[in-house]
Amino acid sequence: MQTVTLAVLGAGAWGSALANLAAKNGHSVRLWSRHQAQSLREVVESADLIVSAISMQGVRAVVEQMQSLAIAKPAILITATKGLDPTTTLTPSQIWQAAFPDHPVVVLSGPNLSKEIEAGLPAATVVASEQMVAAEVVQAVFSSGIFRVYTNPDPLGVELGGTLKNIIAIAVGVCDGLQLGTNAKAALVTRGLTEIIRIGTHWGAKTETFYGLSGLGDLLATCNSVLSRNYRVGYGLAQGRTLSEVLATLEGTAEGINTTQVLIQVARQHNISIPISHQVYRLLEGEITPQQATAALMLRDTKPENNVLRF
Ligand SMILES: NC(=O)C1=CN([C@@H]2O[C@H](COP(=O)(O)OP(=O)(O)OC[C@H]3O[C@@H](n4cnc5c(N)ncnc54)[C@H](OP(=O)(O)O)[C@@H]3O)[C@@H](O)[C@H]2O)C=CC1
Ligand SMILES: O=C(CO)COP(=O)(O)O
Repeated sequence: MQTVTLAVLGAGAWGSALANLAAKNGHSVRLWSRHQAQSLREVVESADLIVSAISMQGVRAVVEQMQSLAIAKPAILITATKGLDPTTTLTPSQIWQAAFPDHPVVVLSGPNLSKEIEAGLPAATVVASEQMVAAEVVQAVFSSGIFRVYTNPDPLGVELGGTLKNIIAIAVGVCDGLQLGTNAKAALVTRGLTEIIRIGTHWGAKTETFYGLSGLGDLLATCNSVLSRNYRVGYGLAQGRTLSEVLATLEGTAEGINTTQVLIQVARQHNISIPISHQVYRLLEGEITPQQATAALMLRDTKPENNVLRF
């Protein structure tokens, strides 16, 4: 394809990896961090694509800064953040779309541990949008021999798959940290997926999306790798460390901590059963030990294996 100009916002682990993928494909890439001399205005000026890889806590601030700039042409906005806004419970793409109603918004999410991608190992991802033409442009920009990009018409499902799996990754980190075995881990991932589908479909996403790369795929990646910060949070808690102690040595952002808080609010408001996320919440709040969380899950009322319905 012809080369384009990208502005990548957020020079953290994921922003840098995405910038490198696009640059290797011959595109002109400008990477923005709030600590650098080049202004946001200069970086986004005349960009064809603007990629946000800002962690959730900074999304609103960056969106507001962007609104104060006149973006001349209808650049495609791509969000790669895996989080939920604590104040409104909105997803990052919903925040971007509300702020820029005339711009196409594309969600990029999948099993994409940035260190593996930076090492040149093969990976696949999903770009999802209500505007399929925009998703196809993003697909062409990032596709390469090491990065296979699929399009998907369910941006909410793709975004929630990548976001909600972080909570299950914390739970699985606990499971591995306590050495509970492979059967327990398989149960947790499978019932975790059920929980993600239950809440995601309530939100309006499509069930089948969660069986794809951004749901099941990202669960498999983050629940099986010490490269996952969310997994490492759970693992550290299982070793008896406090959350502050774990975070003090964690490189980068573990979005699952904030996402758990937001998800619990949503589930309470709508009376949706999310037992694994609930135990992760109580553990993160310091209300229970990892052993008590395990017992609470195992000793719930017996029931049929209901994979999708609310209870
Ligand atoms: N790393 C990975 O493997 C993947 C990460 N993601 C998702 O991408 C997002 C970013 O993750 P990652 O890059 O790993 O995290 P990092 O912690 O490495 O980077 C976070 C980035 O967000 C920026 N940021 C945070 N707050 C603000 C703010 N108020 N204003 C401007 N910039 C801000 C940081 O800037 P500064 O450096 O100045 O603090 C930094 O560039 C997360 O939502 C994560 O879940 C998705 C797929 C893979
Ligand atoms: O989302 C990721 C991989 O797809 C990164 O996972 P962590 O944020 O847990 O490191």
